[in-house]
Amino acid sequence: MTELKDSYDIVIIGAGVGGGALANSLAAPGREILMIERGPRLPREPDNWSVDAVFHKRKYATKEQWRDRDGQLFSPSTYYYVGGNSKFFGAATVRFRKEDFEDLRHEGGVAPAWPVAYAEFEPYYARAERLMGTHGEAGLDPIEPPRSGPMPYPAIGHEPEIAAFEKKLRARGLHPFPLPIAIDYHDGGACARCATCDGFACKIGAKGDAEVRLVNPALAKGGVTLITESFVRRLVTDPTGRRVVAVELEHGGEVRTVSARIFVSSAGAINSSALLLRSKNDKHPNGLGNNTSDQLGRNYMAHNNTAMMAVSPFRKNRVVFQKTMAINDYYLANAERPYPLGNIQGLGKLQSGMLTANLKWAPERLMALFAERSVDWWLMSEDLPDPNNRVSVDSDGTIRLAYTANNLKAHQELVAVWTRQMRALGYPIVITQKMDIKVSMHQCGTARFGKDPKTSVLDPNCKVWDVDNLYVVDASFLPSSTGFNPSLTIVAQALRTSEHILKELGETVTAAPPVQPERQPVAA
Ligand SMILES: Cc1cc2nc3c(=O)[nH]c(=O)nc-3n(C[C@H](O)[C@H](O)[C@H](O)COP(=O)(O)OP(=O)(O)OC[C@H]3O[C@@H](n4cnc5c(N)ncnc54)[C@H](O)[C@@H]3O)c2cc1C
Repeated sequence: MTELKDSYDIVIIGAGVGGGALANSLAAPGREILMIERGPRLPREPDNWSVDAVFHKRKYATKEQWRDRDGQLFSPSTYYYVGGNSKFFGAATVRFRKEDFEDLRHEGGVAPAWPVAYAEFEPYYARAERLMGTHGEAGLDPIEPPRSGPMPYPAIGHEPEIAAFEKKLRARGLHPFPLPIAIDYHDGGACARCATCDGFACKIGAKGDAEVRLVNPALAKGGVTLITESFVRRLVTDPTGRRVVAVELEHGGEVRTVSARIFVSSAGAINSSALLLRSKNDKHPNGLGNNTSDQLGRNYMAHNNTAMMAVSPFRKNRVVFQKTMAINDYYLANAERPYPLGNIQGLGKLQSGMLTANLKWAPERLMALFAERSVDWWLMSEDLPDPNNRVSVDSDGTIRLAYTANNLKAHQELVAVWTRQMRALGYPIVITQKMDIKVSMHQCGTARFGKDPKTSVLDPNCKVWDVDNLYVVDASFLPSSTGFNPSLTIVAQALRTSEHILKELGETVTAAPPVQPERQPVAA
């Protein structure tokens, strides 16, 4: 750790989507920003695209175990690398809908209004889409919110099977639209449009993950130092408890402290809570920033998610890249349904062995036959904030995740409605798998932002109410999970926060020139 200085302007903990976007926005020669990432760079290697390595051997997921509410240990599907969970994400980069920012009544309760309206978020969404390299087509989803401009890149297009499907769905009165997606697939782009995108890491660097689109360009702009394989175990405050003065980090068996003017936790919604809880002291006996609200670690959400395989025994599905379509016809209440059900989107094409990695009862050969003949979907419904769904840290340092799913009736209806649609379209065999606590991919809500310090951990700029120089910019800030993939919104909020941080530092907001991600050679 010889390259590490004792003091920086800003310390960012975690090089995922939130931390990467913040670093990218703040990076400029002359600034002194330190990013601390517990994981290494993910190697580009053949196993990146191996079903066996990724799904059966779980080669890349953390080996760490967490406890559930009852104290049972489980292995979470979470990833500690430069780029964080986005190294394995499906690259759907979707704006939340206008209604998501307002009180939204669900069957199971109300998803609370955000402290910021969609209109204030819009310019940051536009920047976030450009940063991530989103491809899509505006104007086709009836509930799409207003936009200041088109998508940065045109939609990547459906393969013939999905195009035919789209027509049939339209004939049934539905409004499918191209799923906004951040892959480098356009003239001159590096993407090979392969079957190993959603759930896999990209071996050729053509997916818009946080390492490729945010962290590497931030390093190229200047002013940012990244240290990897360095675990931040604690934040240390001054005697008043109002300011963080240092982070304590472990690297290669050594413990170091680093000071800064501003500290940002972007360790992910579960690990940021764990970090702040571990940082308790006599001024913050229940965890850093948890005095006024007692909401730190609470309101954990992760969506009600179901993977669906709709099989036609008589028709092979030759699609390679299937994550191109989404349907929002069930997203809001309407004349037929008094409450929202959720979003439906194409899933990366299921391959032989992917489902059997989790469905141990399923015969491998039969599932392989099904996978050749299936159209696959991801069905996502909102879960609601509940203070009893919470992250805590046990006395032995293990993370405990107490989570009981809610708003399930709406999700079950979404699954039932889509099953009926599939059968009507000639797919009589429908296999579904509801995701459980291990699948924390859409984790959020554990340090929600809000206008009232009594009910929120963060103010509307994502600064911790109880601490003057501490921010949280990962998915923790979400006061509701909505029914959409969170990454684009995390990026947008980090961009908002970066402006506030610059003002705090007494600097004016100057947009540094964008740096394009470097082209990656195709690996062996
Ligand atoms: C298989 C899969 C598919 C997905 N598909 C999509 C999709 O299509 N669209 C979408 O929007 N979202 C998707 N997601 C979710 C998306 O990846 C996450 O919402 C997003 O990456 C979260 O970003 P984050 O910055 O909040 O946290 P993270 O990505 O978790 O980043 C946190 C970083 O902090 C590091 N860290 C943690 N603790 C410490 C510590 N104590 N010290 C130092 N470093 C630390 C971690 O290693 C990590 O790099 C998917 C996720 C998965 C796993």
